[in-house]
Amino acid sequence: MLEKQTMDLVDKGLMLPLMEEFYTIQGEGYYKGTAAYFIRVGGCDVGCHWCDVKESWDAEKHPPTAIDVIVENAAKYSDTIVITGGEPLTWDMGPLTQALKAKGMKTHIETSGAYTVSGQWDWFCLSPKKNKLPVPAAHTAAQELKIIVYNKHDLKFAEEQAALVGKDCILYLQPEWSVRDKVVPMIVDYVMAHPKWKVSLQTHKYLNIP
Ligand SMILES: C[S@@+](CC[C@H](N)C(=O)[O-])C[C@H]1O[C@@H](n2cnc3c(N)ncnc32)[C@H](O)[C@@H]1O
Ligand SMILES: Nc1nc2[nH]cc(C(=O)O)c2c(=O)[nH]1
Ligand code: SF4
Ligand SMILES: [Mg+2]
Repeated sequence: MLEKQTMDLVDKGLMLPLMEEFYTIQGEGYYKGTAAYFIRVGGCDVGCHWCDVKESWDAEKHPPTAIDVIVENAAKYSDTIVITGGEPLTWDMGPLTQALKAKGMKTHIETSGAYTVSGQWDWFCLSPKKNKLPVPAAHTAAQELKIIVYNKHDLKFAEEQAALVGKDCILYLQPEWSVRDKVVPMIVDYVMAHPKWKVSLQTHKYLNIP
């Protein structure tokens, strides 16, 4: 159990359970290929069976960390900061994003959109999940929609989600990593038949970088 004072600071978004931070290349989606500093916040209740960071789920396993410390560190590495998790919108992202932007950094989020949208974002990547659908504000905020394709039904889900985002939102289909050999041909055929979609690959996994 955390102390009450720490819990209050986490509630206010002034401390966050920090799983890891790393400077790497954004592997996925619109900013693929761009150097960025990643902040991975612990805690997620969405429960995707194929999630590639299940160690992030239990917030209590990750130390509550003052956002000032996180921001000071991030500023040393990059002016493009990707906040991911876990599910970052589990927490109030207002104070962290405000502090990053005050230092001139660009804030990007990777989110399922399942919880209240908080924070100020320069780039909002929405990756909806069937078991906990995005809130309407997440569809409105999405600049990039990234659907993970595990089976054929995910293409139907992709179209349902695409109908809910703005007209300028960029649409991606990304293979679920463990079944990539099976689903890549399906995605390729689908994108050629429905060219409003683009392919997104987890290129960092091919490059063997974090
Ligand atoms: C680990 S999640 C963390 C952020 C947030 N919880 C979310 O799901 O968007 C980061 C990104 O990785 C994607 N992802 C997670 N596991 C994956 C897998 N096995 N194959 C492909 N993409 C995956 C998610 O859909 C999301 O776009
Ligand atoms: N290089 C790299 N790019 C990524 N894009 C989204 C990621 C994530 O886990 O949110 C991720 C990640 O874990 N590593
Ligand atoms: S929402 Fe994101 S972090 Fe949570 S289980 Fe799904 S992929 Fe993993
Ligand atoms: Mg990842």
